[in-house]
Amino acid sequence: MADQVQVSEEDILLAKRIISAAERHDIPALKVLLKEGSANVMDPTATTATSPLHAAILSCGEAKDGKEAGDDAYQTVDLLLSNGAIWNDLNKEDETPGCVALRLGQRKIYENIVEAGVRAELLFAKMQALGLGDDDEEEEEEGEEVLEEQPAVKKQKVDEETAQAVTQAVEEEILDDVSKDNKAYLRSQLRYKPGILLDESDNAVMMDWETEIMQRHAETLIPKKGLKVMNVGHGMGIVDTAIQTHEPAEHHIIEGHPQVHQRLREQGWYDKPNVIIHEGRWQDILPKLVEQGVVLDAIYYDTFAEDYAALKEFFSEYVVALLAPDGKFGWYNGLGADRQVCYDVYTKVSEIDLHEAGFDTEWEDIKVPAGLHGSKQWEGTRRPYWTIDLYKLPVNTFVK
Ligand SMILES: C[S@@+](CC[C@H](N)C(=O)[O-])C[C@H]1O[C@@H](n2cnc3c(N)ncnc32)[C@H](O)[C@@H]1O
Repeated sequence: MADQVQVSEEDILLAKRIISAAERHDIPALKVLLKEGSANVMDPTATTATSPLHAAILSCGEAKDGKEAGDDAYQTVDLLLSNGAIWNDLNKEDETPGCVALRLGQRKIYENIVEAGVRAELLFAKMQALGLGDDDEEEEEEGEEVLEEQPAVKKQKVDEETAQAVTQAVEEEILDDVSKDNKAYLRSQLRYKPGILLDESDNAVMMDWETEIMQRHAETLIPKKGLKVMNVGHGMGIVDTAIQTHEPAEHHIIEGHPQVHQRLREQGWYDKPNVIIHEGRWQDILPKLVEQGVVLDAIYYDTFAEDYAALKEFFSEYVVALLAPDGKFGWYNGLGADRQVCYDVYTKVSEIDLHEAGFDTEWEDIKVPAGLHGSKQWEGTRRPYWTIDLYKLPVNTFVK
């Protein structure tokens, strides 16, 4: 959400003019106004706070009979995006500009926003990697784990008192929600219930509606018997059970949570032939396997309380080192699955990063079970982590 700042009468007037020009798709007026003001202004006096980007899309109305808004609307959106409009800014209705475009059936504008989101996230990640433009860098280093990706929010100068309050809020949120920090999650209490695994903060770590997805992952990664396979993250054991049906020569399981080790023990996984359990975080286990020269035919990754940066580290540092030249790599594609536009952006970002790391990606669409949305399924959980219709299952192989 754009930062709320104290604004003068003059600023409010300028905000109103920018939003109105965006709404009318008046490109010449917008070009002039954007020199004086920001593409992310919000009118604090408006009852339904909306950014210029939201306004430009909302005024297109619903696409009827496949007829979408004209070029002026598309170019207005383009102009705002190229002037720094935030692709995932939220309005008061908790919608991003992409959510609005999708709801109205404005596909061309939606695709434009997805592309902008991909560019913004790639740039943001590059800047973080270079240690640029990140005021929280020191905190992250001291505070062990990086939080989930933050949107490319507008930065503003904050005084020391405000900065302390923000730090405190972040720390409190970590305590309140263990899924925000991988090590905190791994120390927390888990609860196995029928069909669901919950963490201490009532987040659903794994649910059995994902069984078909897990089985398909195993099938797409393991084309024949006798292969060397590794799964990272045991959870409810659904994917490991599916892997077993393909009779691997070696079945490595990396798992970091002590209660999951206990569960593995109770269910006899330690005694299964060819199963090798590595207790610990993959970050600690994998460097040793690389050193030992382990080579695998299939690798699957599905952890919890880790962000996209962790997945990227996983494939660009370790899968490249451990996977056989004709091996296959799969991962649970659930990032941003509570908002279609975020899911689409992260699916594309991962494909680009995977390509850079040397992989081709093929996607298979799987329909999630009907009735998953808003159903009883989520009762007792902190929030639904899945609200969209299609799971995009990735299969990665080395570029030939
Ligand atoms: C979503 S569950 C995996 C579900 C699994 N695919 C299944 O079919 O049931 C994630 C698992 O990853 C484990 N995990 C989380 N972070 C980890 C890490 N850094 N290293 C190893 N295991 C981790 C969790 O304890 C949990 O068991």
